[in-house]
Amino acid sequence: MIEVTKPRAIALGYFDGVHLGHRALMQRAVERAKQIGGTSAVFTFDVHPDSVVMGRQVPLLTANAYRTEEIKKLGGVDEVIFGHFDHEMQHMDWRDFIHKLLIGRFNAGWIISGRNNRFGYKGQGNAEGMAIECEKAGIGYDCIEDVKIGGIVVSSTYIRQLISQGDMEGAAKFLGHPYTVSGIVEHGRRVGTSVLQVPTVNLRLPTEMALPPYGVYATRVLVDGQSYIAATNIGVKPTFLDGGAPTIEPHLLDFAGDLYGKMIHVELHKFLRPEMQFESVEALKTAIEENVQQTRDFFAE
Ligand SMILES: Cc1cc2nc3c(=O)[nH]c(=O)nc-3n(C[C@H](O)[C@H](O)[C@H](O)COP(=O)(O)O)c2cc1C
Ligand SMILES: Nc1ncnc2c1ncn2[C@@H]1O[C@H](COP(=O)(O)OP(=O)(O)OP(=O)(O)O)[C@@H](O)[C@H]1O
Repeated sequence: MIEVTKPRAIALGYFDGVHLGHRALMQRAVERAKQIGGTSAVFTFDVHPDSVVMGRQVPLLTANAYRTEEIKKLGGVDEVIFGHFDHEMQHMDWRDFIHKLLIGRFNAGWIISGRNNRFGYKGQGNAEGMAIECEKAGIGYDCIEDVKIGGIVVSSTYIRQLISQGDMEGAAKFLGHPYTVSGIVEHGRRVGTSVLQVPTVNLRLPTEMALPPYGVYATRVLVDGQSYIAATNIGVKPTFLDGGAPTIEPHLLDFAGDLYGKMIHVELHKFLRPEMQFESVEALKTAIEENVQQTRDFFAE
């Protein structure tokens, strides 16, 4: 239970993917919360500001349904606050954002943001302005310097690019964890079990998420506190179907049983090959057997 009277140490940003830069901010928020005898929080928005401001959908690294859970789990903060990003929020003066919203409404006792963070109408608020206003209000402020890997600044935008190229190892390096797609297992058409004799669990890809290239991946599936390696196809199964929504279909290597209706998390570790339209079911089966071996080899290393 969080006491509302306590001051909050609040980290600012969208936190999509919860990458290593985000974690540096949240770690500081946790430290500052202890120091001020308060609680740690992230202030984010319910929709990505770019999707409202620029009118284009941003493919997300964290599905909406799991944002709170992911941010809390990876960042260790007590609370995730979702501001509603609407016309009013978009037009809020940056000083009002600090004084009225963060301090007035959410009792900020310390604010933490990155060097490149912009906020308020037309992104007119920045780290320098934040430092001045926090000092005036008598609260603390930390500007976190850019976290970089190999000279490249860690950012959600850069990680989205890596994922769109199928570079799952690169994405994991910048995220600090494997790119993961989660969902509830649905029924497939049962071709996997009957014709192919390769049982798979079917997940629909959340439409808001960043889509890696259609193809086969070496993956790890987490379910009911257990972890299984799996060869996973992402795509539209062109050998069997014409079009349709893409699915993600893990074939768990050392598991027999029914996962229908369960929540599973699929960690995408390595792109193995593009999805293809095979001449025959036999040819597809041979390719899958090779992918199974590649998956075993990958995780044995
Ligand atoms: C490791 C793996 C690789 C696959 N590769 C392909 C592929 O390249 N092309 C394709 O059409 N389907 C591919 N599939 C998907 C199968 O076609 C799919 O599992 C089958 O159609 C069963 O669908 P169902 O679960 O809806 O019954 C692959 C499946 C697995 C597990
Ligand atoms: N590499 C980083 N090092 C330190 N702080 C960062 C880093 N990346 C982002 N931040 C900060 O973390 C907070 C969350 O930022 P946000 O989620 O908007 O990040 P982003 O990854 O830079 O996103 P985008 O790529 O869409 O700009 C912001 O205050 C931002 O300045």
